Amino acid sequence: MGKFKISSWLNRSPSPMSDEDGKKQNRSSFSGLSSSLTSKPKEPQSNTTGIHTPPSDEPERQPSTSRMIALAQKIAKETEKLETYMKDNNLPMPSFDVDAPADFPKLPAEISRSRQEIIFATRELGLLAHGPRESLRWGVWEFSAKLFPPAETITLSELQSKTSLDPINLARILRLAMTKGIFREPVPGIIAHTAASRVLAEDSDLHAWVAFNGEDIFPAAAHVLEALKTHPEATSLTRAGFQFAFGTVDKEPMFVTFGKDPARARRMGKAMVSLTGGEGYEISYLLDVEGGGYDFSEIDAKGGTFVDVGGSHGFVDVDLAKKYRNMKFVVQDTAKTVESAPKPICEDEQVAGRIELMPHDFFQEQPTKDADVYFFRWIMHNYSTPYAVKLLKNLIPALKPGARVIINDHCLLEPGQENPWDETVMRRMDLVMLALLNAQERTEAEFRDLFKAASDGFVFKGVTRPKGCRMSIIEAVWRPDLVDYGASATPADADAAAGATGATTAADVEASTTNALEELELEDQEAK
Ligand SMILES: C[S@@+](CC[C@H](N)C(=O)[O-])C[C@H]1O[C@@H](n2cnc3c(N)ncnc32)[C@H](O)[C@@H]1O
Repeated sequence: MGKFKISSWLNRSPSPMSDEDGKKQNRSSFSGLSSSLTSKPKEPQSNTTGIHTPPSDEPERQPSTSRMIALAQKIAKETEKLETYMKDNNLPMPSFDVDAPADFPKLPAEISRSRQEIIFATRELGLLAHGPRESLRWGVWEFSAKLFPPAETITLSELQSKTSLDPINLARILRLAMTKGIFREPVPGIIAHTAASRVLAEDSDLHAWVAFNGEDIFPAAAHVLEALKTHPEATSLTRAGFQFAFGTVDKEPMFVTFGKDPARARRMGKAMVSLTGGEGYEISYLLDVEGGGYDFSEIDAKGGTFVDVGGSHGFVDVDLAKKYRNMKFVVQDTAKTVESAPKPICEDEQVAGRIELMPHDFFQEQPTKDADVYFFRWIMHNYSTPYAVKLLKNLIPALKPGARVIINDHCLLEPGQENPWDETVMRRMDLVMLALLNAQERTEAEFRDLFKAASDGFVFKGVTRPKGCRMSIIEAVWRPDLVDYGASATPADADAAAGATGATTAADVEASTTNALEELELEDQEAK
């Protein structure tokens, strides 16, 4: 097939429509979006590099507040027109109900135009309301945002010379991105940054998040169905979509694959920084007692010990130690992670002096005995139930009565109970965990079951969530003295009795997950 010249393509008129109404409708429908996401064509000033500086008299952008209000008003006005027409003509209203019509009926041109305006104005308002970083984080696309400076423009052909893509395919990708407000084309063939593409160029952690999604998560997600069809139980770390995508089924978990490829591991690390640094995930939520954070003052008063299991470089502990001046902290992570932690961990000696970094594999028995708190942040959601139960069981030999186990993770509400954006983010994360690790986000009942499966000695205290935070605080207390085994002589007997009533028990979990536990043993051997 012969290639057509990009210039001819650029100069093509928009999609042809035969009747006059159609033409009007087409132009009018796109007007809202184009006026904000692109600016009026202006001749750029070129320099010898082919990179163009936008003309100084580029039209002033409207401040986003007035644009947002204008869009909201347009949405209200056009929605009213559409609804009035539907009501007057006794047509069914659009809804999410299962029996709602799948398509709109044929509408007169004017009403059809209103519908298009609603669609595009809503999309644009959504992009503005999310802001560039959030839109990008969750609407990931692969771009070449770093290839030219934010204040400048570049010709499509110059941009092409900086990538391995041919001009046609580069233009195709860019123009799709432009529909999401990423890059714009002020004059045909000249590409300029938008707020979103600038953030991509300037925020290397966000860039890593986008690349991690494009190159690791998307291939894994594309193989989830294959993984689920082959292994419906979806508990094994070596049988997730990730392994089917990268040819490592029954060979190694994702973290082992990444361990062999430092650049890929670094990229994931940066992606996690971007994700967990985002709005709704700040550590300040945990610290802000008035706002629903956790109050450690009782433990602080007695100089108690806080163990951060899988605590990375201990940044949570540094923040806690700054607030609570008597508590001691033990940060446990893999030997490699512990070695790479900043030294000193904090400039404030009073803080640094109370934080110990300790290499520890959390699939082994907990070595720090009699601590007051064992804390798991962003850990449990990385594991399917058999693994998560094992993590809790590994604590038991170290626990003193009254010891608190605190999990800091998403906690899923019933469908529709969350605000729609947070629900989307959490449920996406749930499926990302499935694709990469056969892991999951959990509901309160599922957290309760985890503790119950680990031991009846855990008394589940419940779930709290700081206002505005996406992460919840899930707590249980170790009270083996309160366990009532009834007529049964031992916890195992009690488990058996509970099984007879249909309750989930540790024995049930273990029996149904032999493969996952065998895998754990395999990893133990590999670690040794
Ligand atoms: C998602 S990160 C969470 C880090 C930290 N808790 C936070 O809140 O950001 C998971 C952490 O678990 C650590 N990890 C993974 N496998 C581990 C193991 N077997 N034993 C101890 N730590 C492990 C990783 O090195 C990483 O620091």
